Amino acid sequence: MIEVEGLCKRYGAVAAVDDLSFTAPPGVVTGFLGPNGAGKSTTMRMMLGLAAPDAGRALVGGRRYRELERPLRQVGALLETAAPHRGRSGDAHLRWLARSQGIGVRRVREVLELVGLAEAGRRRVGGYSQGMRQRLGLAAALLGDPAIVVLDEPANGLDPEGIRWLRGLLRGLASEGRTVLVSSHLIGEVARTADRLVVVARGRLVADAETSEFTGDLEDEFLRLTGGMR
Ligand SMILES: Nc1ncnc2c1ncn2[C@@H]1O[C@H](COP(=O)(O)OP(=O)(O)OP(=O)(O)O)[C@@H](O)[C@H]1O
Repeated sequence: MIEVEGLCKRYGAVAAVDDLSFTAPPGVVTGFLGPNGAGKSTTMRMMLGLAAPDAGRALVGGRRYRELERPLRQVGALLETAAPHRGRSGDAHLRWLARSQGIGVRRVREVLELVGLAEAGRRRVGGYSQGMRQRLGLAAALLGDPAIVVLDEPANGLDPEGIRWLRGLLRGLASEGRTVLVSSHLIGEVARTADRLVVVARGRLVADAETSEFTGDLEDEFLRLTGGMR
């Protein structure tokens, strides 16, 4: 479970996140939607202890991220900024991460296979395509077999086959009872995967509902909610 309560974050004159509250329950995929600059990444960074809220709190599994012991075992995250060393192989990168969190090296093989990098894992990350780097980021997120998964724009860089694969992966994670929160600025894509949609615009919550409650043209609805259509 992820609980966001009255979360606020300002950068100078910009209210990046403005009194935001929502929950992401276990066992379902929650889509976190909003146009560019709506505050999705900032919210996720606060969930992961990478930015300090000005007010409010974000709890992962009932606690603040910074209070978690061996956090990779409880919360797996994919952020846009996380970039592994280009000279390392994917396998070496994951082994280094696993060691830092007391995770057995056998799990590295498992996650590389899970994301379709069993062969490519031995190659240097510098030679990876954008989609392969995204898959490696997903492998890192899943390394600790976490109950909570926070993914910022995971479909970025994936081709249509990769996007279909990602959909299955996310659904599988949710069906295992995990909490899955996935951000996107593309409602059409995320609505195909997510059971619930949390929509933000200018840092504020504008919708929080089951995906099935969004009727009609999803794109029109998204633009209406986020102020993109006048
Ligand atoms: N470190 C920072 N310093 C200054 N302003 C920031 C910083 N991080 C975010 N912002 C601003 O806060 C607002 C929200 O940004 P954020 O990256 O959270 O949005 P987003 O919904 O993730 O957008 P995108 O889909 O483009 O990634 C934007 O106006 C952004 O410019």
